[in-house]
Formats: sequence, structure tokens, C-alpha cells
Amino acid sequence: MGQRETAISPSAAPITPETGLILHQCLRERPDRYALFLDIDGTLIDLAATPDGITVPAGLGEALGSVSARLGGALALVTGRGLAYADQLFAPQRFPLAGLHGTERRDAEGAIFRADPTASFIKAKAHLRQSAETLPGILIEDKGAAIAAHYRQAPVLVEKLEEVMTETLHLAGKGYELQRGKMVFEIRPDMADKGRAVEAFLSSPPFQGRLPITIGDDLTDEAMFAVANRLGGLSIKVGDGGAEKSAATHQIPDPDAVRAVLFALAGEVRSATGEARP
Ligand SMILES: O=P(O)(O)OC[C@H]1O[C@H](O[C@H]2O[C@H](CO)[C@@H](O)[C@H](O)[C@H]2O)[C@H](O)[C@@H](O)[C@@H]1O
Repeated sequence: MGQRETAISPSAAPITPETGLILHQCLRERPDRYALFLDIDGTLIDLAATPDGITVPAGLGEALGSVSARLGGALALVTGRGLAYADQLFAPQRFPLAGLHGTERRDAEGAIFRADPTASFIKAKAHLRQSAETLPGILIEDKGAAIAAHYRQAPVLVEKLEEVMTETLHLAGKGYELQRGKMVFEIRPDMADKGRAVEAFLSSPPFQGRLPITIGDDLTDEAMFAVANRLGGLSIKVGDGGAEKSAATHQIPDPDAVRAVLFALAGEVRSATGEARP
């Protein structure tokens, strides 16, 4: 599981010009108008060599809690991680959350929506695990209703792994699709995506009636960018995405720049309410 920093050292980075300032201004000036949807890996938390190698910066969970309070609770995490994994990263804080790229979702009332893996998907996962034994460096992350195969430790195997994932998808049968991401292939149910998760959140309080601000760094985040664009919100891509095209209308350099805005807002909320820094 991801490491958490223990020292209290919220980022002292200045807010990055342009997008950082726009984001800060929207959330500070119109907290009743916007809802915030945040991806986790590569957006809130720096990427690491392995899925469990991530470090949650000190004070980040508390900062998210303060920003959420400022937005009347209209802050949700929308991630490829499972619900339980994402929750423990920010505990004791707990937020509305969409996991496995929207396959599972916990709304603001705590109601959970999820899909069970089919029997053919369970067999397909066993096939993938067995095939990966012959692919040194390929790391399998079984997330229950979805499964990821990471090639960050063995980039030369990308083509071979893609073949294995295509076979695995075939075995999984109807209702599943291949999701590409940063040095990873995933197989997940095709009935959900991050865009549909954002729409589902927006259909009930405290998100309802607000404009979505969606922030993410990867291909899976494109679905939520499209929703934000269609509804007149703000879509923000973290990093330049290399050769990948993005529908996002705004760009911010890196997770540090995202966190700078969140820590600044959280500090303002605490000053306004007279709360001590955690
Ligand atoms: O939607 P996200 O919150 O961005 O989650 C996407 C995937 O993130 C994780 O994989 C990525 O981050 C790892 C840790 O930094 C990195 O080693 C890997 O190469 C990245 O692809 C996670 O392991 C996946 O389950 C998520 O779907």
C-alpha cells in the first residue's frame, strides 16, 4: 500500500501561473458554483515505479478535506484505483469516490454502486496471471472487477504484453474492454467510464447544479474532460501528455502545481474558520 509522509510539510510551491490561478480563483470566489473531480495517480500524487511505491504528501488528505468543506462537499475522487485502496491513501478523510475508472462508485450519502466480476473474467484473470509468469518485470495488479498489467519495469515487453492482454480480453468475453494508461494495460467492465461517473455524481446533491472542474493526467481522464467541456465547466490536463492529444481546455504542469492550489485554498479556509493547521 502507498506510503504516507509523516512530517507536516504542505507544499510551499507557488501557484503556477494561468491555469493554477484560474483554478484557485474559481474555487475561492465561487465555491457554490463549482464541483471538483480529481484523479489520483499523476494528478494528486506523483507517479512512482510501482503501484504501491507512491507517497502521499503530508497534509494532502487534510487539505482535500478543507477544500471539500469549502465546496459544500462537492469534491470527488475519480480514479483507476479500487475504492478501498483510494480510501486508505487519505484516511481518516473520506470523499465521494469513483474507483476502477468508474466501475464502482460511492456517492456523497455513502451509497455504493459496483459490478461483480463475471465467471469468464475470473478465468481470464487466471490466464493473465499465468502468462505474466513468463514475462519478467510485468507486474499484475488484480483489483477485483478490473485487472492491470504494468510494464514500467519492462518497457521492452510492451508489444508482447499487448498480445497477452488482447487474448485475456477475448477470454473475458462480452462486457469488458481494454484501457490503456501510463505504462499499463487494464481490462475493466465497458459499461462505465470516468465521464459517466462524473455525470452520476452531478445528478445528486451536493454536486447537482454545479459546473464540473475535472483534473487528470491520463487517457482514462479524457471521458471526464469531455463531460466538463460539454457542460461548460473546466477541464485540466496535468502535464503535456507527450504525443497524446487531449480534449482538456487547460493544462497544468504537474501534481505539485495541482497541490499548490489545494494547499493554498486549504490554508485560506483554515484562516477564515480560525482552524489550526493540522
Ligand atoms: O486514475 P488514476 O488515479 O490516475 O489511476 C490510474 C492507475 O494508477 C496506477 O498506475 C499508475 O501509477 C503507478 C504509481 O505511480 C505507476 O507505477 C503506473 O505506471 C501508472 O500506470 C494504478 O496502479 C492503476 O491501478 C490505476 O488504474
